[in-house]
Amino acid sequence: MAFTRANKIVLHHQVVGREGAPVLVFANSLGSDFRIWQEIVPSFADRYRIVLYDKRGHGLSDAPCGPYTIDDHTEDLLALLDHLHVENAALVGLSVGGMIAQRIAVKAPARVRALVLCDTAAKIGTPDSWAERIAAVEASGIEDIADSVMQRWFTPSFRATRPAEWKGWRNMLVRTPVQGYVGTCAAIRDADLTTDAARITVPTLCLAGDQDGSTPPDLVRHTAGLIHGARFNIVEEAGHIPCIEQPHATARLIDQHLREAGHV
Ligand SMILES: O=C(O)CCC(=O)CC(=O)O
Repeated sequence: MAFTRANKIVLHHQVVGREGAPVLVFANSLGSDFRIWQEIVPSFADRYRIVLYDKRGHGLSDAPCGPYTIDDHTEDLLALLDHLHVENAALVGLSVGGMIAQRIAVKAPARVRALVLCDTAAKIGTPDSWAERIAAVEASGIEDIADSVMQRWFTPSFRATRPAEWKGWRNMLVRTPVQGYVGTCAAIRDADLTTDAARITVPTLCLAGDQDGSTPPDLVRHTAGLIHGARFNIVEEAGHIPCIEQPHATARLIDQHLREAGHV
């Protein structure tokens, strides 16, 4: 793992896999850090150079004062890729990570070879729902909303059969810096990528957990419909974070898409 100053903040990141190979970048969701990808990274490490990073306000990256914008997050990732001398990559983004990926595909199309948009959309939530969440977290911390978030993140079966993991991922959520969490809520609140989505030209796969309570399958399917030629797939028995709950099925879909996109 490494720390780099990029776009005026310190970003925590890790580069693994095969030197000189095509690059695969993973961008995480609200309230999570790059550990969510650990189960699927081995499926790609022999054929790709893999970049994992904690977006601003999350994990071990800096959490500057908010509110943030999707463009702050976008500039962070582009600056990190510059630092790592990555000219172009396939971007795999979960939820707000998928919003960052959509925006980069439009702002810097030469940097993007393919997209995998996991449990995300061109627009997530409403200004009112984000205002309510920001107010609750500012007043009482993430602990106060954690159980309802976890219900959206994971299926009841995951909680029942893997209770220690469920608790561990809950720990990750509640340990997210409040400033980073609400800063990123504001970024999602203010982002409407509907116009951007229609301008995406790279091969795109949208996927959704069948029981995603944050960005339900119909919302993700709608976003796929905005993107020229995008494919849509469901991951069975998964909530909002299929890379944790169903890593093999998720990796298989990503792998198939990257092969079809010629990013191998
Ligand atoms: O996960 C994200 O990046 C945003 C979507 C969301 O609201 C997740 C949650 O339900 O907390």
